[in-house]
Amino acid sequence: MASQEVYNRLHHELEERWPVVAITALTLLAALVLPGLMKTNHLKAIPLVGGGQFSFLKGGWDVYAQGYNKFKKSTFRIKSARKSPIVVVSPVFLGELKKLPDDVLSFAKSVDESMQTKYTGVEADVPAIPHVVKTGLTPALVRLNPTISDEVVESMRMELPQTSNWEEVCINDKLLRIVAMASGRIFIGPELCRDERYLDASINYTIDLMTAVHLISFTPSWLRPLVAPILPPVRKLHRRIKEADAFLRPVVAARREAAKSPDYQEPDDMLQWLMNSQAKFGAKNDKELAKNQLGISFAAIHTTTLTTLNAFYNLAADPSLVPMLREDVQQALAETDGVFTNIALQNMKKLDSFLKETLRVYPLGAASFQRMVLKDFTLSNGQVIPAGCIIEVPSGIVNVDPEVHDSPEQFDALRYYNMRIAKGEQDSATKTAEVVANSQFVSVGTSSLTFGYGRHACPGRFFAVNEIKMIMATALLHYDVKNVEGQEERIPNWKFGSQSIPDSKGKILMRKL
Ligand code: HEM
Repeated sequence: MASQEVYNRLHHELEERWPVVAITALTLLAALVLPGLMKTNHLKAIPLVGGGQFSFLKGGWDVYAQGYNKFKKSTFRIKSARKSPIVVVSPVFLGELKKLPDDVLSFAKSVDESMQTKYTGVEADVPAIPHVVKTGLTPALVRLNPTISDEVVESMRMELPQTSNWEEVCINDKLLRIVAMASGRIFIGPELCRDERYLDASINYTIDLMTAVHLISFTPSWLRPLVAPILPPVRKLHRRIKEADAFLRPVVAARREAAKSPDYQEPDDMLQWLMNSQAKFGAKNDKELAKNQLGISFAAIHTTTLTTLNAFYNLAADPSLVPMLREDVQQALAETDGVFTNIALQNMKKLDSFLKETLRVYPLGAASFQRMVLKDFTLSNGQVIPAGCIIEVPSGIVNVDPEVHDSPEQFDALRYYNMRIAKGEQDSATKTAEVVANSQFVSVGTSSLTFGYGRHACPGRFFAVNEIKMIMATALLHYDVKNVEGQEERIPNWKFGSQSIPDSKGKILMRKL
């Protein structure tokens, strides 16, 4: 009886108030469904270029080229292995994009997604790392350059041929160790930089991490939470962290013990700066130091090695460049009594140009400035970019755009050197002026995006550029290089997805002078 009464009452109320009920229901529906529909519409308004993720894997660079050639001043969508929709944005918008705060465009969230952080359990965005690179490493370079170059010279002596006969060298394997040792001298200190446990970790952690990321990317999303923790490469990553912790702890303990002495002098390296910043970044324990060291190796060792490898392949393919670059290095060092000071490195202008041209023609990736959109925003052309997608700039294709670079198909070792010399004569209103302003290896700009752009542009590039110059300068001073017999062309790079990787098994000939 009571329930009948309630029913009658409800019925009556609904009859009386149906307009209010209907409006409320419609408003709720609109609030739930409309944003999704609008997001889809905003995305649909952006033209899609290329096919699905598998065709992207084979021909990613062509997809970027196709999109850029059609929509150079606007936006287009592509499909890659990424989970989120990708909107490729013209570099003409970089000026406005770089002003957007991190809670609109997030570098960290983009890295988390591309590195499958959720499933590897390895944090990809660790604020202590860029902080220490910016506040510790870069300002210290002026005083640390001679220390880095000592380690470069010594590691090259240990790794490269020591006779005047031509010898075949798998230069990738050698460079990995040279870069790991020279970087390690500053990252982890003199105690460990030549220790095989550190060298193994700093070189192979990146390979293990990327293997885990690729495996997870090709596992269906619904299976990932179940499968990822038991995947052998994921388990290996956690073993690597434990191993690094084990070889690092005694060094950290010894430093803390030594610091009790009144005349103790703190080591001038990244390990020490990280130890000093533990409290600031709320480190729970010393294991964080091991994670940070592996994180820095991930950012630094392979990126630096691959760039240097590209430079060696260019030299070997065109040994006529060697005498000109050698003279550039000799002249710069003559003014500093042979010491790799900041001034000497800056004066190696032809070498600087050759290296920048190497990155222009052989960038490591087709895209740069990858950011996750956390809040909708509108570009100055009126295009709404909805939250939830990834934006990126087609940097690799900008590098070969004839409207940006003269004769972009040519490898011109002195392209940027000549620009720097002619700098005064440029008309500041032209596009070329922007390229000229960014004509140093280390500089970033809208036509020079290999180190990224904006507030998250690579903070390690000042260190990387110095180190690469030291390695190339030392090679030019002490070695002749050329292609092996029968290798007429430059050793080609492998392109897959958005990446371009120099052949890790390529061999060149080297002889000691
Ligand atoms: C030739 C070598 C290198 C290349 C090509 C390179 C390239 C890049 C790129 C493209 C980014 C992303 C920038 C953006 O999206 O705007 C980046 C970020 C970063 N790089 Fe490098 N990098 C190199 C060497 C290094 C080295 C040697 C270090 C450390 C000493 C380093 C530390 C970092 C860090 C910490 C970030 C993240 C920045 C942030 O979180 O704001 N990189 N790098």
